[in-house]
Order: sequence, then structure tokens, then C-alpha cells
Amino acid sequence: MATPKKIYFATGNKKKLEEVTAILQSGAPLPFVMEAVKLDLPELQGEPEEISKEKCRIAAKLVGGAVMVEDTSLCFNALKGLPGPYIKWFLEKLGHDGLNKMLAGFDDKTAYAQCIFAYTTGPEVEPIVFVGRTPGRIVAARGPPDFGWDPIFEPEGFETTYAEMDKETKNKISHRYRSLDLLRSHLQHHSEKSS
Ligand SMILES: O=c1nc[nH]c2c1ncn2[C@H]1C[C@H](O)[C@@H](COP(=O)(O)OP(=O)(O)OP(=O)(O)O)O1
Ligand SMILES: [Mg+2]
Repeated sequence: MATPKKIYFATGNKKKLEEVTAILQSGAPLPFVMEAVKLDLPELQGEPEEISKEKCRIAAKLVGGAVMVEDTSLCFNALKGLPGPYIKWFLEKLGHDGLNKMLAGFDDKTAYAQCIFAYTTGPEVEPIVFVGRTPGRIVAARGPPDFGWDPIFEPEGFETTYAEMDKETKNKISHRYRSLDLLRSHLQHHSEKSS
């Protein structure tokens, strides 16, 4: 399916939108225009890929066109990947400190941040997904509490948390960057210019 000229990015999260905008601007010229649309999408249950796909189907019906969405998980290895896609509620109820305490009984503090973009050309078309992961570990909160669980996630190979990094650095190594980069390649590959 050829890449459409305009693709909506549906999210209710301003910080996600800021990062997605920055990541898309920092690469090669795009074969499409991204238009943000603020939607309050449901928090679904299930396997992360399915959650993203279903979110995308719902968004495509609402916007009536090509759309991308993403769903983000924070997965603790000691907890076999939980809270995963339910991190939003865990963060809201327990805060940074409570999330750290969840791992108190475990030596293994490693975790991974996962972002799954789902994209469809329209409401009748099955979405496809792109999985981006960044490994790291859960630490006591450090850095500005601007965005979700950024202060408690220290990516592997760094001594700073996501929150302590400048945005440019985060956007080069993040789960979101990795997932969006796969989608970008897909769209570039399927654009009329290159096919
Ligand atoms: O890079 C990130 N760094 C720190 N925290 C993050 C990040 N990315 C998402 N988050 C938070 C937001 C929400 O508490 C949960 C994901 O839930 P998730 O459903 O994907 O996000 P959301 O409901 O805020 O926006 P949306 O309207 O796109 O579903 O993790
Ligand atoms: Mg959500």
C-alpha cells in the first residue's frame, strides 16, 4: 500500500507528541506530512502488539484516514514483563517510589522500555506494528519529573536517567525512537518516489 500524503498521529499525551515531532524532524525528509490529532484513546488489555493494533483500528475509524498510534510499556524483568502496558495505572497509583518498592524483594532491577507503533492506511486496513525496545534498569528517581517514568529509567550504557538526559540524547536511543524509525523506514520504502 503506497504511503499516503498525510498521516494522523493520534494521542492524548503532549509529551509523546513532542518527542515524535522531534524524532521525525531530525531524520531524512519525510514522504508524508504528520498531523497530530488529540484523541482520548481507551486503555486496553492484552498483549502489547494487540493493544497497539486495536488502538490503531479505533483511531482509524475516528479520523477516517491513515493514522499512526503508539502504546508504551515499562517492563520489569523480575516481574516477567509487568507492569508492561499497565504502567500508566501503576505510575498513577504508586508513583516513582512505589514502582521502585515493587522491586524491593528482587535483586534483578533490570527493565526495558517498549514502544509499539501501529499504522494503517485507513479504517478498512489491518494495522501493522513496529516494536522498539531500550534495555535499562529501574533506579530511585533522578531528574525533572516532566514525563511519566523518565526519572526512574536508566538506559543501559548510560549513568543518567531518561529524565536527566537532554532530549536529543533520549530521542536517539529511546524505545520511541527505535519503533518510530522502523515505521519511518517502512513509509519511505513504500512511498511513490522510491517504488
Ligand atoms: O518515553 C516515556 N517516558 C516516560 N513515561 C512515558 C513515556 N512514554 C509513555 N510514558 C508514560 C505515559 C503513560 O503513563 C504510560 C504509557 O501509556 P500509554 O497509553 O502508551 O500513553 P498515554 O495514555 O499517556 O497516551 P496515548 O493517548 O497515546 O495512549 O507511560
Ligand atoms: Mg493510553
